[in-house]
Amino acid sequence: MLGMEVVHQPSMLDLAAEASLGPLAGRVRRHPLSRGAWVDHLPGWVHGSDIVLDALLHDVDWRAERREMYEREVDVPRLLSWYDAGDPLPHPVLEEARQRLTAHYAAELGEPFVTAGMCLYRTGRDSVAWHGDTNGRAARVDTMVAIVSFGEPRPLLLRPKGGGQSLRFPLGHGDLIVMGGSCQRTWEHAIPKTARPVGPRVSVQFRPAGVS
Ligand SMILES: O=C(O)CCC(=O)C(=O)O
Ligand SMILES: [Fe+2]
Repeated sequence: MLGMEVVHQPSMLDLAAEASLGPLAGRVRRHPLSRGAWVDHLPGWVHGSDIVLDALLHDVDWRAERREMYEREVDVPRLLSWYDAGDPLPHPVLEEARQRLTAHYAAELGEPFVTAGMCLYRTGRDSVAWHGDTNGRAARVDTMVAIVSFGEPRPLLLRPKGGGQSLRFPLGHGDLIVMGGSCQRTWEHAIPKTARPVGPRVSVQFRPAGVS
């Protein structure tokens, strides 16, 4: 037992300074949607997510200008940053998240998650209008977009293109959502504005190469 005493026990401070990922297998819950679309959801995947939020708020080169991401023009009041293949991500847990997502979805996706798009919703006035991520191959083939959220939860709404009942997933504080199957072509998603006083939320979207 004496030996045990020299083993380093992490202090509360050490624990608080680290972010980590929980398991995916057996934890992610799949919601089948219509027309071959689905959504996987895992609240609280990232532990210590506020540490990551801090790094994202301070270290990301946030840009106000608009990226042409969608097949039609949408009003995008939020800040953006884009990490291409090979660009180092602003926190190591994000590199690990991308690897873990690639491994978990390998059989179904057949290719790695590569790029990381980042969005900063500064207040409830920031939002993204209804759209599908249909740039590149996503306009024609099934793909996946995995989103990890940090900070204040904001609801991600999903609705079938052409109308129908919408689904609502509040996303923040380390939550994971993966949109898969035909979701980008047959469904739309949005982050609506809110009059509630909300703090910042950052979303990190991992996508395969050639999808945005
Ligand atoms: O912030 C989110 O969770 C959604 C972002 C999004 O849909 C996009 O950037 O394409
Ligand atoms: Fe999107």
